[in-house]
Amino acid sequence: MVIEQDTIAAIATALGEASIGVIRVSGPESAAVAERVFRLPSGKKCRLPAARSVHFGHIVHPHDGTLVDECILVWMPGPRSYTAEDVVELQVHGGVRVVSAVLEHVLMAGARLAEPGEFTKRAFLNGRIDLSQAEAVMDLIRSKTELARRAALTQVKGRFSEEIRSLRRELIALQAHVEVTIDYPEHDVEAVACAAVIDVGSRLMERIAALAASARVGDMLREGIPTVIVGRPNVGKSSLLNALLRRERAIVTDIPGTTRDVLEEYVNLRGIPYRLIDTAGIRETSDVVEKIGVERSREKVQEAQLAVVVLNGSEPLEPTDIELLRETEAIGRVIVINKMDLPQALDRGILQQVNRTESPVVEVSASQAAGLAALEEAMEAQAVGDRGGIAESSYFTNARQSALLRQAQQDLQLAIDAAKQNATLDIIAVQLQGAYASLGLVIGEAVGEDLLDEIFSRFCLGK
Ligand SMILES: Nc1nc2c(c(=O)[nH]1)N(C=O)[C@@H](CNc1ccc(C(=O)N[C@@H](CCC(=O)O)C(=O)O)cc1)CN2
Ligand SMILES: Nc1nc2c(ncn2[C@@H]2O[C@H](COP(=O)(O)OP(=O)(O)OP(=O)(O)O)[C@@H](O)[C@H]2O)c(=O)[nH]1
Ligand SMILES: [Mg+2]
Repeated sequence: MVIEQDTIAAIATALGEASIGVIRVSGPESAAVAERVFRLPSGKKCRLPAARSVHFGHIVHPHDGTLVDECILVWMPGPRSYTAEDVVELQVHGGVRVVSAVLEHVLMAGARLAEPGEFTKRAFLNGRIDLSQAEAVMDLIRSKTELARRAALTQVKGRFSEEIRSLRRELIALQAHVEVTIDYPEHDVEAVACAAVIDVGSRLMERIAALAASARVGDMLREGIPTVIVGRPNVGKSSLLNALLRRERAIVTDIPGTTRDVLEEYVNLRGIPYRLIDTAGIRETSDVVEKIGVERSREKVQEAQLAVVVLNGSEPLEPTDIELLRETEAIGRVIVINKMDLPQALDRGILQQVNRTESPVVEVSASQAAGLAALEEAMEAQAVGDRGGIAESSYFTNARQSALLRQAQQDLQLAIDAAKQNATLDIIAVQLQGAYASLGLVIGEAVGEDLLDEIFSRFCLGK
């Protein structure tokens, strides 16, 4: 791979009215570019030292010296910089015009406009971070919730990469064992190698499977934890959706069977992303349209990670309620007793008996937006607990990474199966090599230029 040698520049901060804006320059000519556009308050040129430093001064036109703005210059010579190249940051007054003008002068002084993600791409190409860390930088910037931010940061810091590297080390050792044995004609030596593939391979399979499972977590962090709101008609599911969204999204009427189709909305509650799914009330019905809606509700329960089972506190429990409580036992759930503002008829003792999972029970009034804080707290406990699926230790994998993890799983499984059938060792070695290579691609080992361009083009300008 060719390491780029030109010097790039871009606006690193968001374009808009702001107190400060940052223009970042990276590459071998960074110091020269800076010296052409930067003057000390005395008007003298600034010779950048060998070590990192900060200087106050002015941005000037590189040819005629006209004043452009005041500036604080940060000098970070490589390899101790974000890109591992020589980096200069110009901190100037914020605002679209100032920042754009400074960038124009930097380009006049010899830098080239950076492509999206090019700084981070250089950090990767120069070996400061690996590909999964680079991808996580973008997830960090894009994170919309506290939970997503923390997960992305873990990935930036390289925890996921460490696990991949550790798996690769074990795979290569296993492969070496197999390959050494290929040259031995003795049958018992071959059998030992096969036993090792089965034994070590199975343990590695479990670890890869655990990583692959966290791919679901990545989706949940980006799109929200699929959370289905279910219950009989008219218990107040749509009212509860609206209350949690803090806006009138769903139609609410006193006619049972109002919601016919599934309605989904993203919401950030207490730093946790949810994809709230309002469903048609579940009941026996002869209405064709409603029947389809009820079927969809049940499907959504199957797909959900979390269920909010809504009961009407002003009515006794009905068989359908109990049925729903049974159907949602396998997933994280919160039981909501709605309409607490009305005289209560729901027997709490019976509810306790049918709540076999001892799921949290919260009393609310959706129409009066009462009790929501307790509901959100209970939802959080379920969402970030073991049952809900987003543990603190989860990784923030993306689709590219999880496809590669699946590929590695398949290759390793083939190797194990071959070993169980005492297949020839070269075949097993090839499959182990395949798994090793797939894991390598996750962290960017031997990835092609095209794929890199594809990945980094999705980044922000100036990142
Ligand atoms: N002004 C500014 N703030 C910023 C960044 C930046 O580039 N500029 N960052 C960019 O996104 C983030 C910080 N990330 C960074 C990561 C590594 C290095 C760096 O220079 N690493 C060297 C030296 C480490 C050391 O001094 O110990 C290295 O790892 O070798 C710099 C920034 C957030 N804040
Ligand atoms: N008193 C009272 N009424 C409520 C409360 N929540 C909802 N309602 C009323 O109950 C009726 C049904 O509310 P919806 O939110 O449409 O109920 P739903 O569960 O979505 O009903 P379907 O879509 O038909 O399954 C409406 O008249 C709401 O105003 C509440 O907390 N207290
Ligand atoms: Mg409804």
